[in-house]
Amino acid sequence: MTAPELVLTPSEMKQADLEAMARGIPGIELMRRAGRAVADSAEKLASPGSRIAVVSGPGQNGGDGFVAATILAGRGYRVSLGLLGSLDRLTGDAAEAARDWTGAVVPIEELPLQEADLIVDALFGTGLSRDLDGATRHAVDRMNGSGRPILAVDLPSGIDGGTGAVRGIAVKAVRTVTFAARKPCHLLMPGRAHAGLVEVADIGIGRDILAAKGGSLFGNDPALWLASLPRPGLSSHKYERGHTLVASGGATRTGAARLAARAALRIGSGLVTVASPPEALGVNAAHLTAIMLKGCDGPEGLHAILQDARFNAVVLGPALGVHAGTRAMVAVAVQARRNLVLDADALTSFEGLASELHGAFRHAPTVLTPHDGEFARLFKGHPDILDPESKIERARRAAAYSGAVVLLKGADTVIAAPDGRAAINANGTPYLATAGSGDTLCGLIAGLMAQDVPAFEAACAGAWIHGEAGASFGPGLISEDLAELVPGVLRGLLR
Ligand SMILES: NC(=O)C1=CN([C@@H]2O[C@H](COP(=O)(O)OP(=O)(O)OC[C@H]3O[C@@H](n4cnc5c(N)ncnc54)[C@H](OP(=O)(O)O)[C@@H]3O)[C@@H](O)[C@H]2O)[C@@H](O)CC1
Ligand SMILES: Nc1ncnc2c1ncn2[C@@H]1O[C@H](COP(=O)(O)OP(=O)(O)O)[C@@H](O)[C@H]1O
Ligand SMILES: [K+]
Repeated sequence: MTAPELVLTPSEMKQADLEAMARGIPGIELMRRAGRAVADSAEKLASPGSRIAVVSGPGQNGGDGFVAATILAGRGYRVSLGLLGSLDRLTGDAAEAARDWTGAVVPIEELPLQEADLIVDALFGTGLSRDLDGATRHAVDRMNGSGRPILAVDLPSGIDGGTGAVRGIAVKAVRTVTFAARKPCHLLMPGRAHAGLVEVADIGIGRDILAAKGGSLFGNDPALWLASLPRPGLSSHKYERGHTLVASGGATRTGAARLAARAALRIGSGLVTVASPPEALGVNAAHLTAIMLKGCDGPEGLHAILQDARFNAVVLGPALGVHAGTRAMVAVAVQARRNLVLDADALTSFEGLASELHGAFRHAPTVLTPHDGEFARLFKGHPDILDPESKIERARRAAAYSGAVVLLKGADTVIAAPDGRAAINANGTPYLATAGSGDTLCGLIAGLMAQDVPAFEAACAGAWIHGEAGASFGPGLISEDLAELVPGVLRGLLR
């Protein structure tokens, strides 16, 4: 079985580089391997003998550019090289790499970018320390404005390696070659959109080193949770596959709960029940078949239902209403110590009241699934949670604060556990941005938790399966389609 993908922050990657050097691979050798990988990738984008312009910066990323330029010139490409700053200011391995380059070095503003068939962007990598302005801004503006394809070295210059943010301006690449492991910026937006196709080149830094220096951040893929996915045994009966309870909103707000319920059923929860306010029982009954229905009048009703221990996973939030009654239902579910997924109105009902949730979810597996707006409302008044530039850090802090797994939605969904583990999900599709898509996601997660999948793995698997289902459908997707696409995704996973 393949191991989960390790994603390293720029500072962790630096530690890994240093460790590899300490274990005997000279820095210049790492740089030569990196530069060779860039040259190999450039060959896929530029036909033999064509013109390649390499834009090198003042640090070690620029050094990779010099290595690639030297190799590509040796392979018969017509390579021109522009440098930001002067040759005599280069240090370390970059200075050594520059010595191997026998061609001309021109100031970057003199590089004939328009005439290039390919531009190699080796301006800045993981060492970017401030916003681009003046000459650096101008250089990126010219690269992007050239209309020529750009191959980024390590990451598109101007993108913050740790957060994926654009620092003033950033290169828009068609392809990026990074080294040893992806960095957060390759998965987080907008960095992911700037990077194009990302290729990870092995430069000889072993997984043991990457795991020792990183190890808590992952790309969300099946390797992270496939072993936890439930597979019913020959003699399984439905009660062994869990019973998910989804609370419905009032008579005109019932669809969201049914979407979540359907998703829970499709992902394998043995039974699923919609807990409906009395006035909405008729509407819900008219729409449900395999899913069961129970009257549930507010928090007292929920309390009564949860006396039956077989209801082992609860979804609260979709269209439930923003009010004290919803908060009281959350309190009932927390007290009952069930697997719990809180979304939408269950989060917004705590607007500005996050302190009521401090440590609240430590005692039972809980997943919170806010989008950015819900997250901002929930943690209003908590700058320590809201202010970090990194989405990973925001999710981690919210998880540590609440004791729940926090799944912070978006095109770059981040899932963080209270113990510090985090994963970035990047397999979705913009077609998932459709009403009710989030309701389906929380049903998937709850349905997995009902089958005893631990909260972090359930959230990661739910997000990935949701993304995969959406991507498999594409244009025209509506949220009713999503649950029906789940079996196809599961077949691929469980084969
Ligand atoms: N052996 C190794 O370690 C390996 C490293 N590898 C490669 O090294 C890269 C990391 O190298 P790095 O740490 O030198 O950082 P890098 O991205 O080149 O930039 C730093 C330079 O930019 C400058 N600078 C920063 N921001 C700026 C701004 N806004 N505007 C203007 N200047 C700015 C900054 O100046 P300073 O902040 O010091 O004033 C400094 O001079 C990594 O991405 C990978 O490609 C691979 O070869 C594998 C082996
Ligand atoms: N551009 C996008 N790319 C990938 N996934 C997306 C994108 N936009 C939204 N999504 C996903 O779609 C879902 C939308 O959820 P949410 O905002 O709660 O919608 P709703 O409230 O209508 O159910 C989330 O899982 C989110 O990650
Ligand atoms: K770069």
